[in-house]
Amino acid sequence: MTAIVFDLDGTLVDSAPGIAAAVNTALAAQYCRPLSLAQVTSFIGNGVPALIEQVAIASGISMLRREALLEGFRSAYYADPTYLTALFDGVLPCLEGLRASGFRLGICTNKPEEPTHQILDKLGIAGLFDAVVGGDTAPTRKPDPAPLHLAFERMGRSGIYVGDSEVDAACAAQAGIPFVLFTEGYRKAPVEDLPHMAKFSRYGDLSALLSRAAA
Ligand SMILES: O=C(O)COP(=O)(O)O
Repeated sequence: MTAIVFDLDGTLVDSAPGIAAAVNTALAAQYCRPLSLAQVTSFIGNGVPALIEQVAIASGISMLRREALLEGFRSAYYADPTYLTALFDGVLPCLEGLRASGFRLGICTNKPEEPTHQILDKLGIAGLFDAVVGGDTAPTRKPDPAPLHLAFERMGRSGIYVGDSEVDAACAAQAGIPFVLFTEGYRKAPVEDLPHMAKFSRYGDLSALLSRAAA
């Protein structure tokens, strides 16, 4: 148990405001009304194609215009994926502390690799991770267990997955990997509905929790 793999959106970074801004830019180009932050947040977690499909359904956009909506989102979001995006409180010292205690760290997100790397770079945490698996790295996405297995394989170690959502909990359960739930992210269901070995709401508590779990 010497590796900790983290989800990204809703776990390490609060990215929903930036994703919602790019969604609404893409919607405006299709002459559609903006969606609320809460609505867009509820669509995050299954990757970009699923996000755009749900936005299109909510906005009454036909199948024919979905490709244009997807392109509009990509050009707005990839221009600066750190716009309105920040680390949750206490993430940086927590990650540095885990590295200093000897843990290897990785990322397994459904966000595509390119914006994932841009976010890790610009928020100053890229150097802390030994493996980064995005939504387009493996042939399948979470909740399929393959991307999570790949992240641990790349580090050559076993360990724990830390995430915030139904998708993350289901992925860890299918992979047979212990799951720790961050309760302040983008989860829709009550905490009790997500299988987890432990939960936390403040990054200041995570290091002690993981050290106990790994012992
Ligand atoms: O749905 C996405 O694009 C990313 O979501 P995740 O970082 O929570 O996996």
